[in-house]
Amino acid sequence: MDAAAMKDEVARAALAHVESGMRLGIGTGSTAEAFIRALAGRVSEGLRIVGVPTSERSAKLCGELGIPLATLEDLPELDLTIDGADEVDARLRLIKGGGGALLREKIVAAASARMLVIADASKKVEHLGAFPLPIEVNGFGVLATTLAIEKASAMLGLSGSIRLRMVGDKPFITDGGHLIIDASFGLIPDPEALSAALHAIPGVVEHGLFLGLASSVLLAGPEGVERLGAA
Ligand SMILES: O=C[C@H](O)[C@H](O)[C@H](O)COP(=O)(O)O
Repeated sequence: MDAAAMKDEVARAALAHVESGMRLGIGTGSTAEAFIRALAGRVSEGLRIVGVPTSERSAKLCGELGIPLATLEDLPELDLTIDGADEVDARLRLIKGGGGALLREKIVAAASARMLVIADASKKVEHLGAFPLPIEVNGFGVLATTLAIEKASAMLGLSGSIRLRMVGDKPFITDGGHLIIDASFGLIPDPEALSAALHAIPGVVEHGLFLGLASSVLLAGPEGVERLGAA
């Protein structure tokens, strides 16, 4: 089974967790998009949900496919968020933000009673950090913020390349108008300590470590869909 087929399979499996009447956080990325397409099929058959998208990109796709949408202002408390991930460990800790949507994704996940992560099995890791950690930063003083990230991570014994995310010759800009720094620390022995250290830096808006947010994870592999965490 190729990666696209695994994404479709896990997206279909996620539908079993969606109930009529739910206020649903809708994630971002290729796996979340497979879920949006599967969800649209159910909505056209009569499933009643309202979605709160985590990015302009997902909002556009939902709109094109006829999924009813609201904002987090309209619905500040959600029943379930379904979203992808770049890495997941056995304790359901995640790295997210490969697509640059981490800030809205984290706000929406935190506003949800449950977060269901969907991914292919290649995203399961023993230790987080092989995927560069996305860190969303304010554009003001980005060089000072980068240096502060370097110092804070060095205090934790972490080093590696810390780069501003670019699209061609221009910085990548998030939906919130911020920049992304991708930090290739390598394995992160203490994600909680790194999270706290990053949050202490004024220019850091948010980072892609999702700790204590995921309630369960569905992973699609050659043998079918495996579930980590509670039902
Ligand atoms: O910013 C993007 C998100 O965190 C995505 O959910 C994450 O990058 C996984 O994306 P994909 O399903 O395309 O691998």
